[in-house]
Amino acid sequence: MRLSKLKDLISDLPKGPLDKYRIRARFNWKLLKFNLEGEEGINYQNKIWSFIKDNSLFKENYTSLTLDESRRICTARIRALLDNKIDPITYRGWLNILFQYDASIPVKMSVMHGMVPNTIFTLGTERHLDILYKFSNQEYLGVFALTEISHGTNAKGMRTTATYDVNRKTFCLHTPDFEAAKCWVGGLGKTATHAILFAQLITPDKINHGLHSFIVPIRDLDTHLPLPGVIVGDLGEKIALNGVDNGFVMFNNYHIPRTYLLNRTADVTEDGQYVSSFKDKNKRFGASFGALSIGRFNITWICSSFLSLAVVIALRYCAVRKQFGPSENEEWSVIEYQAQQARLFPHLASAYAVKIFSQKYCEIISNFQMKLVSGEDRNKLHLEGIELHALSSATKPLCSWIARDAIQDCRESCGGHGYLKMSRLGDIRANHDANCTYEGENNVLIQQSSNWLLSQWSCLLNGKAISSPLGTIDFLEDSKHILKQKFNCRTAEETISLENLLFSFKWLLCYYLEKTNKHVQDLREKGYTDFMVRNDSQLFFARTLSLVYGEYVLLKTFIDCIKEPIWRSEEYEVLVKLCSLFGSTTLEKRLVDLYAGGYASVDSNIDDKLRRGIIILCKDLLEDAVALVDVLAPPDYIVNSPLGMGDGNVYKHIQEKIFENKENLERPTWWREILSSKL
Ligand SMILES: Cc1cc2nc3c(=O)[nH]c(=O)nc-3n(C[C@H](O)[C@H](O)[C@H](O)COP(=O)(O)OP(=O)(O)OC[C@H]3O[C@@H](n4cnc5c(N)ncnc54)[C@H](O)[C@@H]3O)c2cc1C
Repeated sequence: MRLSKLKDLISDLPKGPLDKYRIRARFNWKLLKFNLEGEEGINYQNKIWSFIKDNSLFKENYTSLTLDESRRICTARIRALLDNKIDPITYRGWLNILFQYDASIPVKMSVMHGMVPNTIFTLGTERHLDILYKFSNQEYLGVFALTEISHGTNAKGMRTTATYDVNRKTFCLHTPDFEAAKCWVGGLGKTATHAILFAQLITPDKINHGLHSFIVPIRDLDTHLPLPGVIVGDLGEKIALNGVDNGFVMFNNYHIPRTYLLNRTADVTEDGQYVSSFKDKNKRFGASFGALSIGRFNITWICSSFLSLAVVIALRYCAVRKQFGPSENEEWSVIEYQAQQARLFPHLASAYAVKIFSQKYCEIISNFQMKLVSGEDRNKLHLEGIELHALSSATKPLCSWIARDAIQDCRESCGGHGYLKMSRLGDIRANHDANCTYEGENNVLIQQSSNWLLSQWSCLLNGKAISSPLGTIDFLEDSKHILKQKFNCRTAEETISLENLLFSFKWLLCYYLEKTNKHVQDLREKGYTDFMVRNDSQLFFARTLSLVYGEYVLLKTFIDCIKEPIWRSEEYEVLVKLCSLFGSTTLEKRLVDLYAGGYASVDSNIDDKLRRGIIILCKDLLEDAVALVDVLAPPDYIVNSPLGMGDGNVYKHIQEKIFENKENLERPTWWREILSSKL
């Protein structure tokens, strides 16, 4: 890549107090950004950011608007983006950078204009092409309706029914009571014309075939009023994301055509026979699960967007903010302090780890979907789908918790000013919050991952091959050998080497599989039912197992990315340090297991070596930290936080913001009440 081309593609940063650190960086931040995001990715970002900058609809700050106005503006902004061909299908994961500007837009947009057409494309057939076209050109506005009032995570408990009526050749949708109302549906409250609805499919022989998805008209296309037999409404104000109208819907014996069933994997014939292209019901779920994992991998990218923005704001602020110093005349930037480095640099490393992971796996899942549609070997796809499901079930919770904790630390590391609304850290925290709950509640979702891992482990114990078409656990074939190994690094440097860190995570995963499996067997021998075995093996066993699996894959993906031959030595070296810091700080939280499981002997001093390694890495990364957040930072008009602007003129920007709002300088209209209360 020629440097002149880089200059055109990536704008220079404004000069200011942050230059003090920028000149100390030992790598070229533009080159790192280019290799990390690729030319296509950077072009996508430039297009989105310049569209927002130039479009008057995006100038208005609507934080103080009414609920109704927030929703209207969010909808208008989505339309403006779509009219300019900025859509989730073309931009794929890159659309998630919009979370850094206004999170409501991509939440609503990715459901209506990404997830819905995608689901029809993946789970529907040729018969749905006409309808798909209408969704694609926005004639129809679709939403995704799975959750019910009394059941969210437990999909099997859902009670909305779709009963086939042979005489009318229709499915009759019915909601038995309010507890079975579909709810939380993003975009349904005020906007949607149609829903992709999940309901229990019942054939005339009264057999319930489980949850299936249907395209369901909700509102009249001319009047926008609910269709007869449909009760639809809004859930009201939420903690955040209030541009999105989350709604509910109920059906009263409401009929839709038979062909509105999305029938790629199963269908009902005109005379009411249930037919499935999968003989084994579980395999039908395997393929569908894989397809639905796209949402969860996408969330890891959303986490990366929020996490990056929080780290940009906090690190730029802390590089400028000064307190105390070694002498009367010398004040230090707070980033110089060891404690502050240890709070922020591991989050910087995580921001890179999550970014690299989400970019890679969003591409893998897109390819998987293409294979599903092109009708590749179903059996192979079933296994790949299951692995994708297991991986996304571990990494969506892991990445959303990493981001949650990082955002909070970023907020605190900015002291009092971090608590100002204008810092944006509070909004980032509230907007990110929902990632821990939607697309599978973290604590429940994570169980899917351990179930799969344990099933693979039991294959191994029974002499059968494990199934890992994506290779995330193929090393388990070697588990006997791995479990016999002992920690034997002599120095801190050796301990934090990528090779040692990756091996430690392999060992931990084998250890947790062996330990959890043994616990499960013990419970079984005591006569526990499968349900109780699962329940009583979560804490300190299965849950940790899933997290360790996610941590291992994140680290492995980071290492694989660094190993690619695209890096110059300068960028390679700083990435190795970041990756090592991510691995070391993640492993440090698992020291107890390394000792308890016998990998590290009491006199191995692994704790001391690892912790000294972390301190070395943090001290070293001080030189590069500001340039490393420059790689992650969107333009200033998107960062939009006086604490995190590119020039680092923190106090000037805070002053501007305070004085910009005339109300801040006015006497309150209720000033007399102050005097009369004699405060
Ligand atoms: C902003 C937002 C947007 C959303 N958008 C949509 C949408 O567009 N379409 C849609 O269909 N849904 C949507 N949802 C709903 C969302 O998917 C569900 O809220 C989510 O799946 C969790 O389900 P629940 O609310 O029923 O939680 P519950 O399952 O009731 O969980 C409650 C608590 O119980 C715990 N728990 C439950 N089961 C177990 C168990 N077996 N073991 C241990 N703990 C357990 C959970 O961890 C959780 O802490 C949205 C939600 C939010 C917040």
